[in-house]
Amino acid sequence: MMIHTNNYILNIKELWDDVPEEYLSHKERYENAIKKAFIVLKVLRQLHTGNIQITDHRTPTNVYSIQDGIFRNVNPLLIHIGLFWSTIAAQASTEQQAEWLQPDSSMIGTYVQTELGHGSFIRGIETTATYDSTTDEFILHTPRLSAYKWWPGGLGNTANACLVMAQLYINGTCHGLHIFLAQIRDFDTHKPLPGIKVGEIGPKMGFNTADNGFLGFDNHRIPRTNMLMKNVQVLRDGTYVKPKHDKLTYGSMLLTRVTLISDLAYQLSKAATIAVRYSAVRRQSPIKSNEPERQILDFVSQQHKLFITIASSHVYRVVGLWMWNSHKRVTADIHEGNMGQLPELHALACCLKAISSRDASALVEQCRLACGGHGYMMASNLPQIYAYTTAAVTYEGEYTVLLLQTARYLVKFWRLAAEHKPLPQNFAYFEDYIKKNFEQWRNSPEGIIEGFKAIVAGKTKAAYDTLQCNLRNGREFEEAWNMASVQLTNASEAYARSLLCEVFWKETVQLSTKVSKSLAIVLEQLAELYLMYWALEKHGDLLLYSTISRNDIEALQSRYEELLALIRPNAVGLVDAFDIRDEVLCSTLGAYDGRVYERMMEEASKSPLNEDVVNESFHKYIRPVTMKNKL
Ligand SMILES: CC/C=C\C/C=C\C/C=C\C/C=C\C/C=C\C/C=C\CCC(=O)SCCNC(=O)CCNC(=O)[C@H](O)C(C)(C)COP(=O)(O)OP(=O)(O)OC[C@H]1O[C@@H](n2cnc3c(N)ncnc32)[C@H](O)[C@@H]1OP(=O)(O)O
Ligand SMILES: Cc1cc2nc3c(=O)[nH]c(=O)nc-3n(C[C@H](O)[C@H](O)[C@H](O)COP(=O)(O)OP(=O)(O)OC[C@H]3O[C@@H](n4cnc5c(N)ncnc54)[C@H](O)[C@@H]3O)c2cc1C
Repeated sequence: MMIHTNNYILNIKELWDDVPEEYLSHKERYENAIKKAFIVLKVLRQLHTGNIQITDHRTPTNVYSIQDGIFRNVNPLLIHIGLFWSTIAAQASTEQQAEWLQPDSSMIGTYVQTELGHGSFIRGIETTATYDSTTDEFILHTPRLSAYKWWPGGLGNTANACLVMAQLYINGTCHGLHIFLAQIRDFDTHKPLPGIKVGEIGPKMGFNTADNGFLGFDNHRIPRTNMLMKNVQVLRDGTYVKPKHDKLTYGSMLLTRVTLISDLAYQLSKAATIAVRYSAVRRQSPIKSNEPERQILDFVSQQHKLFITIASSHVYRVVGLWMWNSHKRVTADIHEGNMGQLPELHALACCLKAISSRDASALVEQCRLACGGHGYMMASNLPQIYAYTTAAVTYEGEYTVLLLQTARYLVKFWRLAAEHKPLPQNFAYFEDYIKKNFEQWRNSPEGIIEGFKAIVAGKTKAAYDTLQCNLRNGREFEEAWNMASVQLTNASEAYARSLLCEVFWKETVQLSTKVSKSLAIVLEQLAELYLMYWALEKHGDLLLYSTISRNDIEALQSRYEELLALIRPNAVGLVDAFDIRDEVLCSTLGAYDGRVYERMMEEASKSPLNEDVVNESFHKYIRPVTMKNKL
């Protein structure tokens, strides 16, 4: 059958709620979401097997984005689709993949890494997988409460299988973390298998349609061939065959960090669409007292809040794609046995995942604030987008922890520069900074990019000097590192910002040559706005580390305000161009037709508190108190 995925999915009635999801209980929310998740999964499987074929060109991205509207929250199978399958595809041997990656597989899986006691420091994971050569099995075991797995999405009620990160023991020797496939529930009855204690962890700030879970193993046995063996092997006699790089096991985290950047771009485009459209509809107070009330989008301070969100969505879309292509290239190299580019990719993925999630959550919140009181309504969808986005600051590598990973990379290059050793081209500016080869400040995108590089160099130098000073004062390296960690994270943050500015500007200039002149102008305005915004935000750092002057900063401010005015006439067009359907946006404030107040009233009428003219609590609790003296 040929289908247009949008229309096909939008027409499946069971996927769309009559009762808004916020009025459901914790249990009902899950049950409602799981019903929908399996309808979506069936469609994805049909697409995969070719039983249905698509006529539009953007699937599965289409399916992925429509699901935001279907769940108004998160698909409980997100980890099954996004991490379970992809980890098998990347880390299982060819034979394992042939066995496990069947489109009609009975396995519903999840990715089980974090424990009650350890999330960030994964070397501290306590779950063990001990090889028993007499039976050719691994014994999975949870030695204590802190070793209970805690958090994995879909684990609580849905998954019947999982990929478990555990410490591998062979003949008493620990070989570190490895990934194992374990069945945890019966495929037919769905009851936990003997030796498995599994359940759901309870309500969260968001992600409440996903049954995040806990899991403990009591000497649970799995075949030896259930260890993911593409990069590393345990042979029948217990021989351990080492991987070519000891962090290949962390590959799924690397891939998800890269993927997340684009997902966050999409979340930003939703928030921007809602807030900009609402700001075009909403009128509040005149600008001049003798004039009619103005669209709030005409207030320059409102433009300052919103246009950076539009621009940031483009930045993360462009940089997400750039990272995706780098990941593809590096993965191909790894297949050929060349690990050389892995450290750089890891360093970039860490800081960009950290900053994209932090920026996205701050900007979504800014959009909510920009919608005044109405932005606080769940029906605006901004609170849900915020709850979803802010979780990304923590999961898949906590913000500070990831910035400190990138800092290791920066410090290595600074050490080379300080010791006057050869540097790769992309760090040549470290040497310039040391030699005080400062460029004359230019108030242009290129000038700002150079300025941001000077900030990276200056902050890395400051962190490095502190580190050295701590070492000279007799501290051990790890302690000295901890003492310098505020400065180290500052250097990483600056590095991420300089990358974002440089990649976005260069890609925009290139793209501009391929599109119409009028479109090129708007794209360049957005890119310039992004650079100016951050130059002004970081003007203190620029004053410290570059040759910028007070006059230059004033000129930047004027140009920034000019850009706001230039973008204003295109603002609604720019968010319309994100092309997000009303059914996906799920917002009373952001719908295409602009019927904001009508939709708000329609949504309010769905409140169960409006079902009875007089709620029964009046008779039970209110009247006895308020009428007491009059009876
Ligand atoms: C219908 C639907 C359709 C489609 C859906 C499809 C796709 C979905 C799309 C988008 C995804 C959207 C959303 C995301 C989905 C779900 C998200 C929800 C939940 C998230 C799940 C999780 O959170 S899983 C758990 C994640 N946990 C972490 O991230 C833990 C963080 N900690 C660590 O990574 C590590 O502990 C560490 C890196 C901080 C430290 O590790 P370790 O102690 O072992 O390191 P050392 O100190 O010994 O050594 C550091 C050296 O190792 C190098 N290194 C570290 N990591 C890597 C790596 N990954 N790769 C390469 N190298 C690495 C590091 O550079 C150091 O090297 P040196 O040379 O400096 O020594
Ligand atoms: C919505 C959601 C979904 C999730 N889904 C999954 C999943 O599917 N599978 C899974 O395995 N896990 C999942 N997780 C767990 C997630 O990956 C971890 O919570 C995350 O990696 C952070 O680890 P943590 O909770 O141990 O935080 P902690 O490391 O305890 O962080 C607490 C604080 O300590 C600081 N800190 C910790 N270590 C250091 C350090 N070395 N230096 C400086 N500061 C430090 C942090 O910066 C932070 O401020 C999920 C989490 C959430 C919120």
